Amino acid sequence: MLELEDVTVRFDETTAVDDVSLDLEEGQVLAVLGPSGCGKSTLLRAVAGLERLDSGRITWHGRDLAGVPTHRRGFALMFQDGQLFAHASVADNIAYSLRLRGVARAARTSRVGELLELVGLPGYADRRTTTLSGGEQQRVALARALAAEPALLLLDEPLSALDRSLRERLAGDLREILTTTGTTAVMVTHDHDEAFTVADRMAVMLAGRVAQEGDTAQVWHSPVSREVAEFIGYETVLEGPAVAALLARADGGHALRAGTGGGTLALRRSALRVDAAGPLTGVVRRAVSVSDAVHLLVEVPEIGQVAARADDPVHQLGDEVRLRLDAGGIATLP
Ligand SMILES: Nc1ncnc2c1ncn2[C@@H]1O[C@H](COP(=O)(O)OP(=O)(O)OP(=O)(O)O)[C@@H](O)[C@H]1O
Repeated sequence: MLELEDVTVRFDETTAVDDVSLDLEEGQVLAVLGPSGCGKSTLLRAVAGLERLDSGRITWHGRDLAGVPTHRRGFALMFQDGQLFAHASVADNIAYSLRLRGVARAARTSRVGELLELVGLPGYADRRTTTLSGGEQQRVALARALAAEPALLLLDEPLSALDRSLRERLAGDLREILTTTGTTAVMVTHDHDEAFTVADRMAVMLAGRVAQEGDTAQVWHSPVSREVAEFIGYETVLEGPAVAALLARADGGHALRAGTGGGTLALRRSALRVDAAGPLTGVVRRAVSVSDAVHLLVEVPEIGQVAARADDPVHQLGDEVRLRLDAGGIATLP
């Protein structure tokens, strides 16, 4: 089990990682999610033994890792760009750690075959890595990292160099591969959807500190602060009279009334959908078409501007629209 206790890493005036405590059970995947510059890569590098701690400690199965060099930790690292050996074949890239460990050729070949199956690239063994697409390169990098059977796999933005649709697909595959192999992993990402798809647990990091940590679904549905909510995709936050106005207009026995207690509400865009029979009325202030929907900003009297979603692009600026509420996309902030 991995345990971080009050870990701090400073660079001169900057406290990149500020008193962070986290733990991870064997076989689990933890996503460290946060905006650029929040310290997540530094945290990962500290676990890998690539950054010195200013205070705190990191233990693995109870053993303090201070003084244990990177190559003796038994962890594997995979970065954004995969960093494959450009002029070697796919098989040689994947077999690299096996060769270092003195695994015999036949066993290496068979293991490479298994790993290529696992990452969805059967038959790619003899390809040069320079002839692969970005997504294929990331799959090979993952196979190479898994070949060493690392006690812990550390992934730093493994999918961020890829285009969106590929990223979504690979995130699903990554989840399946990590689960199938029972790999314990920490993945750093700035993409909340990716964190949700891949990880069992999620730690949201803001300005060097862990703002919230927990089960992925729990963090997703119950953010503890406005900052966390906004970072994980709740685009509208309503307080005070706006909440009262929303609840007053929502359908009579709406699930929302229970548990809200007039506090602060965070709403995902998916919580407010254009629906001719919806209870809220507002005016469209912005409309942006995306692949399968239209993202709207709607001004609702007494509530203010809210992010909403429409299924078709028929709405113009200034149009009046009605909105329906979906309680599944609404969280009550403490
Ligand atoms: N070697 C270093 N020397 C000085 N400052 C550093 C160093 N590495 C990181 N920092 C600073 O520490 C802070 C955290 O950096 P870090 O790379 O961990 O953030 P991050 O969350 O991974 O960001 P990104 O998503 O942009 O990679 C930043 O302010 C960065 O400028």
